[in-house]
Amino acid sequence: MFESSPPPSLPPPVLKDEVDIVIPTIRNVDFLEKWRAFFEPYHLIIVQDGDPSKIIKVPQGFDYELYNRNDINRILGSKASCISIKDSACRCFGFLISKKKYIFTIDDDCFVAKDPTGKEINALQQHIKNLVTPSTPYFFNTLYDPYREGADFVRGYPFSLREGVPTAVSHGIWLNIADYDAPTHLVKPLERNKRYVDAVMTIPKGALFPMSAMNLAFNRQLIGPAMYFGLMGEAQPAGRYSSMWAGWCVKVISDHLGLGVKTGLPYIYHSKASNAFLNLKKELKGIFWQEELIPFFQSVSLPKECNTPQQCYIELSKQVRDKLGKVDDYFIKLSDAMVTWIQCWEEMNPSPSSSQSQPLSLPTLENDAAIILSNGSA
Ligand SMILES: O=c1ccn([C@@H]2O[C@H](COP(=O)(O)OP(=O)(O)O[C@H]3O[C@@H](CO)[C@H](O)[C@H]3O)[C@@H](O)[C@H]2O)c(=O)[nH]1
Ligand SMILES: [Mn+2]
Repeated sequence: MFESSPPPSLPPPVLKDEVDIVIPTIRNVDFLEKWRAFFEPYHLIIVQDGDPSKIIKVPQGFDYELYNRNDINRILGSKASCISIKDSACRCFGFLISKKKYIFTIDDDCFVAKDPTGKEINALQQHIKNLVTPSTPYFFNTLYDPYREGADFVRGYPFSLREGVPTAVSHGIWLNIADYDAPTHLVKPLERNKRYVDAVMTIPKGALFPMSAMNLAFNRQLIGPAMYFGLMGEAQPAGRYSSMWAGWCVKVISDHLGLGVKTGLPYIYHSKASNAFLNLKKELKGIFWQEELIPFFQSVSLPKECNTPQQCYIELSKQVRDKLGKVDDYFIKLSDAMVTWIQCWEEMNPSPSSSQSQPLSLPTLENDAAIILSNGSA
């Protein structure tokens, strides 16, 4: 592990042995140079998509594992078919191979954003803070995140709900090029997001959201098994819907398990719009299917016997087969891939502490919160 003391201006890297940074790339990882101050103390898992013979040069000084398609096939054998080819969905292999408690995943064209004061945003540290502080899915706090410095629960907020629930997901957003779908990019090619909203919110129970994996973190022990990004890209009818699919599965399972999903800070600066015309072709089926997928996910009910993310995910795969198989045969294939993913998860994470565990209770997470606070980096 590369030992480096952070530059004097930076607080010590929080929970650096509890976090893996997962990067999917079909290009290069030169962007890491811009993140060095924030990422260098952490371990990286780089998932190389596309031609495995292409050499990915990683900037000096980073501690990393790099996996290409040959590695994925070698490690998973016949089950490697559940990991997409030629789509950012391949990133979920990094979630599978990690052994850490927290995951932060970021695209290779995302850079350090600045807040309105011009200060560089340490996105990873904000995600960790989001993950180690509770969520409030059952009752909306109009002053947004009550656990932030200078905020609290407002009058009328039930005291019985103020402890909150463990946070499973921290969904960050983007300055400059927002994660728009192809039709929106096509009609608004010059639009750039310059609006910085200083808020973190819990997405209420029962509400779905369009998850983007561009700037995303999650508690791997609480919800990792549900973070499967599906069958996208090469030889598949749809592409670029991997993170939305995963987000819908994650949200219904988090709601069922009493876990929270937050969105808002931190921002990253997204520099490159992918080709909107190519994206339109990849997204087309997804644009039509999602009109049927949303009612499906809104109607999902999971039995109370399902009390781990794995059990929830297997049950969800059955409902995908039964209810979405009528929409297209693709969903039968996807349902099978969901089961294969859980088999991979169980094989790669055999110890009960990481796979069959019950959702962590708040006190376990409070230890991490205490570490953050004691670092004075909250
Ligand atoms: O075939 C591929 C394509 C891309 N990647 C890597 O995935 C991320 C995102 O790629 P890109 O920046 O080109 O795509 P965006 O439209 O900006 O990002 C959104 O679409 C999703 C991509 O499907 C992504 O999750 C969203 O944020 C980069 O790191 C590429 O190198 C890949 O591995 N394989
Ligand atoms: Mn991009």
